[in-house]
Amino acid sequence: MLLVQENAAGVDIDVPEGYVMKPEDRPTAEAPVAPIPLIDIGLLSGEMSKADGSGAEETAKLRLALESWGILMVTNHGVEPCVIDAMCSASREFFQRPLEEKMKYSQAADGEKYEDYHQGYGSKELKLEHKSTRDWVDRMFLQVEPQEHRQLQLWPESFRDILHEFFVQQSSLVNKRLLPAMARLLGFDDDFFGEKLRGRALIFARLSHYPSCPRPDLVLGVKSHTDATIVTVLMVDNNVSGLQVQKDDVWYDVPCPTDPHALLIFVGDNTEVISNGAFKASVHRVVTNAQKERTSVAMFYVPIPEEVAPTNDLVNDSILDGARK
Ligand SMILES: O=C(O)CCC(=O)C(=O)O
Ligand SMILES: [Fe+2]
Repeated sequence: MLLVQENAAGVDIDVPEGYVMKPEDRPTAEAPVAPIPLIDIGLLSGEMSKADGSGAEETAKLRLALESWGILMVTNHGVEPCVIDAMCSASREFFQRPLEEKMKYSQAADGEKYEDYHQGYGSKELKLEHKSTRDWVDRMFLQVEPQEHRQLQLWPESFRDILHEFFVQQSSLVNKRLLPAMARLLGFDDDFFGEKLRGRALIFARLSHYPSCPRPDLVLGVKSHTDATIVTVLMVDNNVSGLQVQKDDVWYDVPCPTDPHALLIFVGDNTEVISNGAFKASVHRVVTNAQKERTSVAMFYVPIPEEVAPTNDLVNDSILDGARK
């Protein structure tokens, strides 16, 4: 029906119908640039934070990011630049392989799924999506934690070691720097969020490859969503933008980081619930690009459902009064 309408309007559609978004969900040609704060996260932890007051400045930026945009960019995060570069190259190399090579790691080939998550190469893991418009993206989805649930036969040897190292360094950023700083902002002990991720928490990696798309005006790389996580850490392509965040019903472009080794952090749904709405989950999507392909690597920190509940201690907290009215 849509194709007929579009053809009647004299517009050529050269992408399959299943990818064409409803008119109200299509991206606009121009979007304002989101003022995503760049936070030196090293200044938020330990003795460095007190030396010259810059820790207070970074803390204020973190508070603003968590309470309004749900997204921040961090530097001085402890993940080595060579590890980021290697992860990025390994991811690009994988998606450039011929289809039959990639299919060796496919979700369908393995058939097995763990706790309803489809691991491997493909696009099945977005469970709610089956009947909706398709995303213009190829993905590799792998469970990283708990380690005994890794399906290593689905981890290409070319990036097995580097994905592990990337995860180890990144989880130190999350557990030692980010989550303690978030907890302190709410007046809790450093361990408040971290303890929700211990034990049976699930951590997943999603490598995404967005091929260039002839119709960025009609098609999205990933539709609007929030992540069902405490936080998501995202390594984005530093040559091609595409990520957008929504605030007050307006979509904003997230610029490529000026520091190529900066990492993006999303606040996930679980944090919004646990913080009683004090911290906002980021609503985001990815637009496509007619000329360039794009790669990203996301790491999702997912607690077990029992850990996700509004925190009683926050119910009378003044920070929340505005949110409840
Ligand atoms: O590729 C990106 O920049 C974002 C991907 C994303 O939002 C996701 O995988 O949940
Ligand atoms: Fe996401």
